[in-house]
Amino acid sequence: MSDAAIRIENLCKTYAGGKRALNDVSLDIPRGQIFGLLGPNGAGKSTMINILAGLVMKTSGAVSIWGFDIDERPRNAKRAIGIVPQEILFDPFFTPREALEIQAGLYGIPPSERRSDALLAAMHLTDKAHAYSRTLSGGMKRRLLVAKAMVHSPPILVLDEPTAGVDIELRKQLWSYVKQLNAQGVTVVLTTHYLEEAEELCDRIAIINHGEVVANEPTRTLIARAQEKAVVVTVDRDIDKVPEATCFDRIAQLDERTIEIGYRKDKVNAGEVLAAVQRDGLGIVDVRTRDPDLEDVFLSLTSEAAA
Ligand SMILES: Nc1ncnc2c1ncn2[C@@H]1O[C@H](COP(=O)(O)OP(=O)(O)OP(=O)(O)O)[C@@H](O)[C@H]1O
Repeated sequence: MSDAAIRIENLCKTYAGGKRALNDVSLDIPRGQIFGLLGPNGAGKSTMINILAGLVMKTSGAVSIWGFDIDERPRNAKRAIGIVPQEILFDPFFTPREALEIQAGLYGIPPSERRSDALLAAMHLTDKAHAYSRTLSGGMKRRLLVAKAMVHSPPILVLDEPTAGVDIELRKQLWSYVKQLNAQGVTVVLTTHYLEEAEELCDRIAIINHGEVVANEPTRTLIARAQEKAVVVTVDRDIDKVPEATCFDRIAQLDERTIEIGYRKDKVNAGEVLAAVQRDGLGIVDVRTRDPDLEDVFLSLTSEAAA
């Protein structure tokens, strides 16, 4: 039996119409961690989650959840995972408590073993237990979705963009619940666009871009890469030899008189970088700085992979 919570091997998905959303993805999500799946819009995150949830058919490759292959043991695989979807979808006429009871029924959990009240309490929804779902606020609905995903006590909880459009207060509550579940041994997987969000929570992060995994490493290592800052410098003459200096992380010539220099903002400052350019005999005409973002991390990762 695989010791990964989720093992993905050579996973490919091409949608009808020809869009290749996942391209030979292999990824182990370790048990017991909070694992972040990051990437820009359209990277393939939801496709991956939907394959795990059994909502999208993969084109090829293998996936096992808690050691159960999704093709050979689909029921066991499904029982091992709880998924909080991106879209909020409910039957508006059920109360939160009824929604949880129905969900428990779908999993065949006998009434004596159901945990509806405990889940409502954990999600701060006890006083809404008997309200119609349609009367809940957006934040309450999202918490109810988390409770629904945990009804069958799965060892893995997956949250697809849990904080999209969610206010700060709710975000904090949600994170504290996620941390609590993780401390109790639940493996958590979350997708997000936001590096900072993943930084706060995740032990490990995989970055997916254009259907491929471009990084998969402990959060600390990845964040260090985002320490790169860039200056775009225009100089007073055509550059025949690109300057070199130990304080540059990378340098690229953009046109005859413009260069972009990446440097580690935790190690050097812009002044040192510019002084190094001037030492090479180039006069500085203009300077623009850029703050690092996820794209810079992608860039530095892909250029490293190519090196
Ligand atoms: N049902 C579908 N049919 C055809 N193409 C699809 C379908 N679902 C997704 N795609 C395409 O597959 C690619 C990956 O989409 P996916 O939703 O998995 O990305 P994502 O990383 O989850 O993005 P987002 O953060 O916006 O949800 C995109 O180009 C998308 O347009």
